[in-house]
Amino acid sequence: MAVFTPVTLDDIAQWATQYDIGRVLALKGISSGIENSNFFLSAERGEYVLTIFEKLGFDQLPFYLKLMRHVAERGVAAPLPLANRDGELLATLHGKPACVVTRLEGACQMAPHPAHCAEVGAMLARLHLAAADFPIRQPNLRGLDWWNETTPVVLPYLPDAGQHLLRAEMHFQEAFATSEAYHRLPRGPIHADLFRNNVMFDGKRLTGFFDFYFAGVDTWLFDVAVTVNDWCIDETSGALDPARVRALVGAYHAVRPFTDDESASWRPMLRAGALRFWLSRLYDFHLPRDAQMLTPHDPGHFERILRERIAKPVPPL
Ligand SMILES: Nc1ncnc2c1ncn2[C@@H]1O[C@H](COP(=O)(O)OP(=O)(O)O)[C@@H](O)[C@H]1O
Ligand SMILES: N[C@@H](CCOP(=O)(O)O)C(=O)O
Repeated sequence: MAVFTPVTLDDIAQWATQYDIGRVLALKGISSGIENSNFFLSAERGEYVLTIFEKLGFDQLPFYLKLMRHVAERGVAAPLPLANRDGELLATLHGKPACVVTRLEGACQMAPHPAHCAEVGAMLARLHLAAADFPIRQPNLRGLDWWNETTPVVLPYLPDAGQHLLRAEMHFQEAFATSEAYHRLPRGPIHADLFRNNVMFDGKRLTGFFDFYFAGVDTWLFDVAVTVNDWCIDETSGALDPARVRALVGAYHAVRPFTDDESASWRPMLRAGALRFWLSRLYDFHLPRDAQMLTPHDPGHFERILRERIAKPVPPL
């Protein structure tokens, strides 16, 4: 379903000579994924992933690809985008931007145990530290400004209880974002979408983070909150699983200790992480972009998570 731009081995044979990968031996479309056309590319010198970008353009992509390269070169497990013979990470294929990155081994772990969560927490802290000196500064494009733009667009689709929750949470988050503690939170480039389907494992070994296309500069704690809200929950209720939360944040803390301001901001930030994905899922559900090719994600999942984080205490950082 997710190969929007078909590519054949013949199309690619000549095109791929701009990379130092040897002759292309095989090309196979990847069916998962919802944004881009992805292919496994086997070549004489290794295994790669070819991505043709369907929405992001030549102006936006260098931030993401250079960030991936920056962190991969500093020991973070992430795909390494290849430079072509002109030193460019982006090329054109069938009129669209395209790149070749190294292929991560393994598969996504959709039923994680505390040991997987600990791997993710430690690597997330390493990502934050490695990205801290990345020179290009693009904000998180799905941050508070975007929430403010999107709220009035989705409100009419919600029943009264949902409208009330959304208005009240926006009010709460506006106040949180202007607090002194919030302004002291450490920040830098973050992944911002580190869900289970964006991390590869080979058994218990984390082999890489991928899909950096929501990355931007924001608080590090927001990244931790987004990650915990997906990795450390009971899928049905959205409730946090204390053992997995402790594993993830404990391993993060061992690499990059949390500050007092972060500890004080933890619960509001878990609410912020839930709100962000409730909003994007509401938007995609009620205002689908194309004659919808794919089943939209369930917004109710993040509404439940948000209600849980408001109602129940959370394990401390
Ligand atoms: N570097 C990589 N190494 C191995 N597999 C990858 C890599 N990048 C993407 N994939 C595979 O392609 C699938 C779709 O990638 P994803 O980035 O989620 O696509 P989309 O951006 O279209 O949502 C992933 O689920 C994964 O199986
Ligand atoms: N993780 C987001 C959707 C972003 O899509 P992705 O497949 O590119 O990570 C969600 O679950 O709402």
